[in-house]
Amino acid sequence: MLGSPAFQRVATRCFLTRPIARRRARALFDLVAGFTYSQILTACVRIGLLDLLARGPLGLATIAQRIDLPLEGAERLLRGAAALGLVERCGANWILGSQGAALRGNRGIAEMIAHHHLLYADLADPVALLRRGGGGGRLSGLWPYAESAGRGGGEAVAAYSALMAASVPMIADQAIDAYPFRRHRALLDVGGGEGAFLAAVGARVPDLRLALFDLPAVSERAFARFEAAGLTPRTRIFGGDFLVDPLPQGYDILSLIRVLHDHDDAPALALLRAAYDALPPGGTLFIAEPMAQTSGAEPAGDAYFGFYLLAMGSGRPRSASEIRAMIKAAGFSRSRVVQTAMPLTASVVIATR
Ligand SMILES: CC(C)=CCC/C(C)=C/CC/C(C)=C/C=C/C(C)=C/C=C/C=C(C)/C=C/C=C(C)/C=C/C=C(C)/C=C/CC(C)(C)O
Ligand SMILES: C[S@@+](CC[C@H](N)C(=O)[O-])C[C@H]1O[C@@H](n2cnc3c(N)ncnc32)[C@H](O)[C@@H]1O
Repeated sequence: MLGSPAFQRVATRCFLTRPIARRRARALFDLVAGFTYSQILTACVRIGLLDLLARGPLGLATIAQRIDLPLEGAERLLRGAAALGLVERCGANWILGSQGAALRGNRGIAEMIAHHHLLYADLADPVALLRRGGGGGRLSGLWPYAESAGRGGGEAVAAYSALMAASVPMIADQAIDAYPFRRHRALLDVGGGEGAFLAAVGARVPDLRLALFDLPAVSERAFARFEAAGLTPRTRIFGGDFLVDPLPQGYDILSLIRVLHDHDDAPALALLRAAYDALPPGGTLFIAEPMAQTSGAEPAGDAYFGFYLLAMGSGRPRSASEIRAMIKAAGFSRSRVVQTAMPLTASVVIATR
């Protein structure tokens, strides 16, 4: 019925159903045209338009000169960006729009946008990507651990580690608000990257001992961060491969922040078993990542992360209940979901050994 042109005609004409028909048409149009919106956003970030307008209102000619575009190109971009709420016209000038201001409030979003050209290239032929089972493209080159057995040395991990460190504040604050880490003595962050999450926890929970486990080339990058944050005396850094090496013991809480969804089911389950083995009885496993089927954030899970991880070459977004079932299979006695303030970026599941 919804697809019938006759029904659509009637629904569009009748004053009672017209608002619904318009809303539905707009939502469908956004689905059809979303990639052009994303590319306008990419242009704004790459060219520095939002940073420029954050400093104050400017006229078209000045903007065009500062972002090095011809007058017509600058106007086309400004008008497109205004239609998306990124900028706004204010008399004869242009200012930051509400979405542009929200975006600038969070450096991680701009960093994500800046690396999306890799995903965009891989998604140019989504059917081919699905047929070959994912990976093998530009994005998988950024994440050497997803497809390559060697997992990459210093240079290979630098780009993704910096990207993760820039975007982890979006998740860290919510994770720390959602759970009283002060209850614990010692936290081991598994797949902890350059230590940005631990540094954030360390700043909020003064007496907690902190430890990081990641691939050797990644974990080395954490020394400088801990030193700069004055955290060296209460931190330890372990280099290793969590799919091969046992995890260090002596920690009453282990965290997996944006780690589980990177891995296919068999290695993900092996990782949960390794966490179980490393924890003492009564110990806690803390999992934070964007999850599938999260109410109000459905497209972020199975659409965005579903296809992101497909292009990356391993893993899949899982729902909280799928994660809880895996946790149970790994031996944990109980688990629960904890609400976060922004489930779009991360949900939390906590398990007890
Ligand atoms: C003043 C009056 C009258 C009213 C105020 C109205 C009001 C309440 C306005 C709200 C203003 C406000 C607080 C806005 C806040 C906006 C926020 C917080 C927006 C946040 C957006 C977050 C986004 C878009 C996050 C995007 C994240 C992405 C794309 C993350 C990608 C992550 C990747 C690719 C991770 C990869 C890791 C891997 C490989 C999968 O493991
Ligand atoms: C998506 S990043 C998340 C980093 C950090 N937890 C965060 O949220 O910013 C996944 C992390 O897992 C690490 N990792 C992947 N495979 C690994 C393995 N087999 N052994 C140890 N660490 C691994 C990566 O090096 C990377 O730092």
